[in-house]
Amino acid sequence: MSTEKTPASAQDIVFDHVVKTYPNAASPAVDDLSLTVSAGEICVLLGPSGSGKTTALMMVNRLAEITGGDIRIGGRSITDHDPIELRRSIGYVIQQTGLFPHLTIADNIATVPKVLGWDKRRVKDRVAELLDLVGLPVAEFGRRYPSQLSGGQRQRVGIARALAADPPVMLMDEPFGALDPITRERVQDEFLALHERIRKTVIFVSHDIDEAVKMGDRIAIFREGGKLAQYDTPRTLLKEPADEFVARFVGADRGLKRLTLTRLAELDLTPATSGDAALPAIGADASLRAALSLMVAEGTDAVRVMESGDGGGGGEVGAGGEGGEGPGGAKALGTASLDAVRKAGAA
Ligand SMILES: Nc1ncnc2c1ncn2[C@@H]1O[C@H](COP(=O)(O)OP(=O)(O)OP(=O)(O)O)[C@@H](O)[C@H]1O
Repeated sequence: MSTEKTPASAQDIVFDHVVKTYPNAASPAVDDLSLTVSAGEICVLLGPSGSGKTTALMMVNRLAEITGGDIRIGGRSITDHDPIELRRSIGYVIQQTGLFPHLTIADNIATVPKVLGWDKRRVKDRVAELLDLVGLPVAEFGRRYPSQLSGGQRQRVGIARALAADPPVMLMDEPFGALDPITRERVQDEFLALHERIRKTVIFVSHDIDEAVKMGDRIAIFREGGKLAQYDTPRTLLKEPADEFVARFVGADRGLKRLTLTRLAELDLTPATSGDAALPAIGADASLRAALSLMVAEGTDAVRVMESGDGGGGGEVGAGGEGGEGPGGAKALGTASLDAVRKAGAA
């Protein structure tokens, strides 16, 4: 996810021995948190309820004030900023989108640029650009009110609004938590595609390990008492959980979860032969987990891997087709056996 070059606008975020103790609390909500989120990466904060994820997030834009240590964005301490100005310079997306119900979609997105004193033309252009970016054309959606949108569309407006002033950093607190599972997957995919283009530094709170593995370049797992249990890439976290707590938190099926991180295209495939035509076919963009599911569903010990089309999600593409040609003229790249999938997953 972070192989492309980072745009100048993204900035890293450093938590440096950060502590937050709420007034009258017996113990800290966040206890000695140190981690660095590199510019342009998505960091997911994951952990049980009450472990301090939201508090850690809200300290970045000073909705919660730190009581110890420091947070630096692009090398500059957040305490050097006026809190209101800081908040305007950071995108913030929450589960209940927080859109103003009495304002149109266009006016909702325009709020911060207007406060920043942008001229009318610039605000209008930016609103159109952002709505386009999140797939809601301004001509159709700009003049609607939030109540006239679906939950998924409102969430996309929330993201567009957070991006309005082109902030280097975005904070997202369970942004997709209120969506049904199908809409949620779609909005996650859309956000990842958007992130590929805009490359902001993102901190994202979730309580869902699958979402964290899918969205995160790195995952910070919190334990009770606001302590950081592990901070690693999804791959390392699933392969080498630091302790029993992390292992339990990521789940007994972490081996399976790891299979979601590798695509068939990354395997050394066995060259296709005409005898493979009966094997179930799947796009090269699909994950090893999807390939395994297909083998189990079809009762085979291999799949035929097809060239994935443009932007194709790489899902199951069906069996059949002559020789190297699959349905719709897709080319067979080779086959992947159960053994190859298992070995790659264990690597
Ligand atoms: N404004 C507040 N005043 C006092 N205590 C608070 C406040 N906000 C949170 N806390 C306490 O701080 C601790 C961490 O809360 P926080 O909301 O950061 O956890 P979380 O990991 O985001 O939880 P969840 O997954 O349930 O949202 C909890 O014990 C909570 O009760």
